[in-house]
Amino acid sequence: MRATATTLPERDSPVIAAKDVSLVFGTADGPVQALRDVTLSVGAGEFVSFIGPSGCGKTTFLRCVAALETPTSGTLTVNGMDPDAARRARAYGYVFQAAGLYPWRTIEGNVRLPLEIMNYPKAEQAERVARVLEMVELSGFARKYPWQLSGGMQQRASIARALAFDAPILLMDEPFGALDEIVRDRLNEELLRLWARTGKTTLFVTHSIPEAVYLSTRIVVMSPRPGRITDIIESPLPRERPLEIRDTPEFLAIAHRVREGLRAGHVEV
Ligand SMILES: Nc1ncnc2c1ncn2[C@@H]1O[C@H](COP(=O)(O)OP(=O)(O)OP(=O)(O)O)[C@@H](O)[C@H]1O
Repeated sequence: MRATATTLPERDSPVIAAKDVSLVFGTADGPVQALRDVTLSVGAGEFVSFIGPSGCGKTTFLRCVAALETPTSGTLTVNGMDPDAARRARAYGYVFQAAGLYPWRTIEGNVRLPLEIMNYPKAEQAERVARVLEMVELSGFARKYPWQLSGGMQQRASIARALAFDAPILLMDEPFGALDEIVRDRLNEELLRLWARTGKTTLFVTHSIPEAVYLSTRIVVMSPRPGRITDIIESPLPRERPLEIRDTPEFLAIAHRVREGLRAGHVEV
């Protein structure tokens, strides 16, 4: 059965609750409707991926959650607060497509940065940095500089930085988009383990159908002009997922439905 934006099951006390969120950018060429009537609730501990062609508003939606953009209309709450209050309450860590590490700081120094800004006591900073570097398997690289690490390792460091202050929500905007497929597979596996271990509510933007299906408890399919949700797919896959699950009929059936959703969105424009 096909769920639509309006027939979504309501989550009890959702962590993210968007209702009819629209956002229009004013540009020199006229208004651009980046989001239209996006309605979505995300429950605690879910892993929700957003997939769709370029320009369908995936990043814009994530930026609204992070209070980096303000919807033109509709309501959006994050942990029951408006996004700006949630940002001030440090409700989320954000991982971008580019690792964005400071080249003059060691890996340890980069991961510690948000803790310094938040004035954590020195001993706690050290303890947290050690813990998250261990989580992403970079303990042996704490004293290295970003340029001494591979692209995949840099991205793991940026995930560690987003985890350092233990926010309940993780926002990830195509974190593995620039990596080759083998590295990406490994990081996908690691991310799932990390998610299982931390229980963080995760919003994840991707262009990759296998990545979305492999990682998610729900997949939100979007289409552009205007950016909107065309399908929301609940994953029947178990939470424990070896990479080989990608060859199972269940996995392929979900991937097929995502592809159909993407195709349908294209036909309409
Ligand atoms: N600051 C801005 N000013 C004007 N238009 C914008 C701005 N940010 C985004 N847009 C437009 O809004 C639409 C949605 O952009 P967005 O970056 O959210 O899409 P996306 O799905 O994340 O794309 P991609 O996969 O390429 O990252 C696009 O048409 C984009 O050009």
